[in-house]
Amino acid sequence: MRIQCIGRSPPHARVIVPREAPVTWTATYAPALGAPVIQQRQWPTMNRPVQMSVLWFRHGLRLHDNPALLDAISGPPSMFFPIFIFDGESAGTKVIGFNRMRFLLESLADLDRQLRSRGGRLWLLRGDPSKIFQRLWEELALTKVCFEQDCEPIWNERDQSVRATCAERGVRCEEFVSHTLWDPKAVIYANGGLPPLTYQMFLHTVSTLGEPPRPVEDPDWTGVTFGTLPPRLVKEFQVFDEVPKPEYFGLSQPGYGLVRWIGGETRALQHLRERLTQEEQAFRKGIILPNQSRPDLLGPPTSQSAALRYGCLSVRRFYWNLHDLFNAVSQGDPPAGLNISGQLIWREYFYTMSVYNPHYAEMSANPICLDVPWDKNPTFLEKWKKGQTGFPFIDAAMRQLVSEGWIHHVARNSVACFLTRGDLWISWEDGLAFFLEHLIDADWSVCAGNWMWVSSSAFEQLLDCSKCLCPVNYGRRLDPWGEYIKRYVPELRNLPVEYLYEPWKAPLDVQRDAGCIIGDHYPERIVDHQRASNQNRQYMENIRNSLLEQPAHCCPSNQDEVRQFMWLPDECVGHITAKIA
Ligand SMILES: Cc1cc2nc3c(=O)[nH]c(=O)nc-3n(C[C@H](O)[C@H](O)[C@H](O)COP(=O)(O)OP(=O)(O)OC[C@H]3O[C@@H](n4cnc5c(N)ncnc54)[C@H](O)[C@@H]3O)c2cc1C
Repeated sequence: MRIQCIGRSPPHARVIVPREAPVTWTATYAPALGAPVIQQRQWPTMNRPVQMSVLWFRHGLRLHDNPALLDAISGPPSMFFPIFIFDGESAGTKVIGFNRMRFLLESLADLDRQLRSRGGRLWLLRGDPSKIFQRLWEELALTKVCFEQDCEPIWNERDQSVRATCAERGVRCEEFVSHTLWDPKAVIYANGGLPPLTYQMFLHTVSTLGEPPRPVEDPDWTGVTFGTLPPRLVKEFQVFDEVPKPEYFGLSQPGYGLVRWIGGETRALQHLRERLTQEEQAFRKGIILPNQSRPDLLGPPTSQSAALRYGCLSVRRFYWNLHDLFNAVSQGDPPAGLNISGQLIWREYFYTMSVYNPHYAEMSANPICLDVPWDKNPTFLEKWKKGQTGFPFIDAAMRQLVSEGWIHHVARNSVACFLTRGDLWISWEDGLAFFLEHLIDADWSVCAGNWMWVSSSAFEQLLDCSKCLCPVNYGRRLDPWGEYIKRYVPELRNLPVEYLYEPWKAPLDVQRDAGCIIGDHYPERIVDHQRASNQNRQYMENIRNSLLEQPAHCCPSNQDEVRQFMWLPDECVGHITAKIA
């Protein structure tokens, strides 16, 4: 039984089901006709236009907790096209290094595998999304485009253009909030139209909104018919038969690359199960946020940040699994509060702050960032990027970042402080640009927000602490035996541990015995930390004094938060006070 197709040109290309149509059909594409043909499909209701729906994946690369997917396959019988478009910017591909591209492509491959096991595939196209949707409408009488909200302002232009294209052609565009726990726009609204500038302010605002929604159910694939793209479109836009490799996009593996992070929903859900086991053990001992309270720099990769960044894991699944687990362990006394998933809330906070601020990742034009007169020092910046500062802990972290695409939060804090207010007095915008290229979890708002918070909070005197944020002491607290340094700065591996963090102090015969002459095999330190940090503290004080009052800007809420976020020792407050006095 063939479906009547009225005309070729789009306004008439509605596919009409004849009254006498059989109840069981399947959709296939008939190239000769240039229009879809429906056969063998369960379709009890007659006289309805066939729905051609697209799920446009950008982030949200998963099948679980995916309201856009549920909508795309719901409603009247439809032909369903899951697609991802390489448009040179979606999913953060404008600035992207090898490791993140690999993670993204692995995630797409995982999605493709899962869809193929259900009789479909993920269509990977290259081109401009608006043009692609226009052509899908012309060729297939597209009726509906569903996608997950990309809340950051950098996606506005792309999404507005697609919405306009769809609106002109009567194609429904459906957007769903599922990349964040709450709709960031609703949070701003609840905060009187203003971004909550501190984390505490954010907590207060979301408490007025109530708990975030629970994840939606898994998709029911019964009766879902996957569509096939017409050959004309396949010729017109580049359509990939299989998921390409990063090399295809001109990216090459950094020399000493170690692959520790694998993209995709399947792996993310497996990691989640492992993570929940760890969390349960911690809850039973009365500990929360075990990942942050006991940083493990060398342990197996358990971070979910890249999976969350690409939406391979639903943040709502993670949040509710944690909360339900805590309530089960504590038997509701005390009930789970936002503190047990505090890190996820930080993610929300940074997304929300950026939602109406296109200048969020800049300094001067950004209304919520203090304008700090940083230096330009290309030589120091280059040494920082290459892990050649002469401070082994900083260098280990920067080398791990470039080779693996991930470093622990405490290491991020350390290298961010070192680049900015701690030692080099170089703008956080330079650090951000490098992180955005190399981190597998690099996220425009989360990354910019963290950099801004760490480096530009001039009024936070705890962040002036030259002792606690010292690249030597900080590393030593985290990794007393220097195992981390030995892994990523192998030229220092034979140096006795007492010199590992300050190799410039090692006597020459010790250096010779270790086979590492400082200044020859490993660089001299580029600054004297004590001198540099004293000077920078003075700069910060000058900025504070020059401002008559504290302008509203993104900053820490209080000292406890700084101590927790930066993993500073409890005694830190005392010694700051002593120093100031
Ligand atoms: C300078 C700097 C830049 C950063 N850039 C990014 C970035 O681009 N993308 C990113 O996801 N994280 C970023 N972070 C935050 C944090 O370091 C990582 O999210 C964290 O290391 C991930 O490890 P985890 O998954 O083990 O975290 P967990 O402790 O297990 O936390 C769970 C999740 O919460 C989120 N999260 C944790 N800490 C933060 C935080 N401070 N801010 C926002 N979200 C957080 C992440 O999605 C993380 O996976 C940055 C931190 C700093 C200091």
